[in-house]
Amino acid sequence: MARGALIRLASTPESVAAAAASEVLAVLEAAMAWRGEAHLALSGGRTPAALHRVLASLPFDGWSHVHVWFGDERMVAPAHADSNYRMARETLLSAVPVPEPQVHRWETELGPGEAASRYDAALRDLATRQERSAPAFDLLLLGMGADAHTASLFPGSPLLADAADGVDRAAPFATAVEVPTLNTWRLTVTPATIRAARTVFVLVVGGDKHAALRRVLGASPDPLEAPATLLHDVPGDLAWYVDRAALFGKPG
Ligand SMILES: O=C(O)[C@H](O)[C@@H](O)[C@H](O)[C@H](O)COP(=O)(O)O
Repeated sequence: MARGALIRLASTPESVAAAAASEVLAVLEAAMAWRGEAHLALSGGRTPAALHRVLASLPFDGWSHVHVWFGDERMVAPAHADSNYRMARETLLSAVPVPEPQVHRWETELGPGEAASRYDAALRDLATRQERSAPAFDLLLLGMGADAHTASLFPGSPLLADAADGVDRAAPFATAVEVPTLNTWRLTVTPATIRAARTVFVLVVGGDKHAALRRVLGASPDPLEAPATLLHDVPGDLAWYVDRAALFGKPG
């Protein structure tokens, strides 16, 4: 079980974003105080937009020391409406002064294989600079789907076998996965990278996530059919930021 696995409950998606935002900045401040820089990995989907907007509105003068990564990405152009990079650009990166070289986008225009190997190489460079065996995001933001997927680790993914038996094989840190249920390719960090994060915040809002959240926070979830279960094994600090609808199955 992760040290410090907390459930932070707020009434609505907006109050979840507000509660998480000040904690995100606190983690970034600490990382910069101790190491001179902070590595923040953003999540995709719809939920993070509210958090990003709050982050962009808060007084924080450390953005020039922040490196922004992406926990996963869809195989679309960066300007595509489904792009996680585009969502982050529109809701956060256009409003805060993160230097362009410090925004580490998946280069989807190169195709899944090349985009994944370049991201994996960038993560290996980070691990080398950090003198660690795996790249350590100071803060990894994640969401969870109604099927309990997280990042782009979907139920039945062969990548979860690593998480299931906890064996740290020489797995890549970033990879391309074909998602049969979506009939598409996704780019994602692997369980090894998730486990290497110093702090993980998982934002889960909405009644449609209730059944999955009950499974994942329940007695003996199976990471193969509920991938977000692997988050229980992160050695770093873990906090679930949830609204009442997700936790209790009814509106706030
Ligand atoms: O690229 C993605 O879609 C995300 O990384 C994915 O893991 C997301 O966090 C969940 O699907 C929840 O998405 P919502 O926030 O849209 O519910």
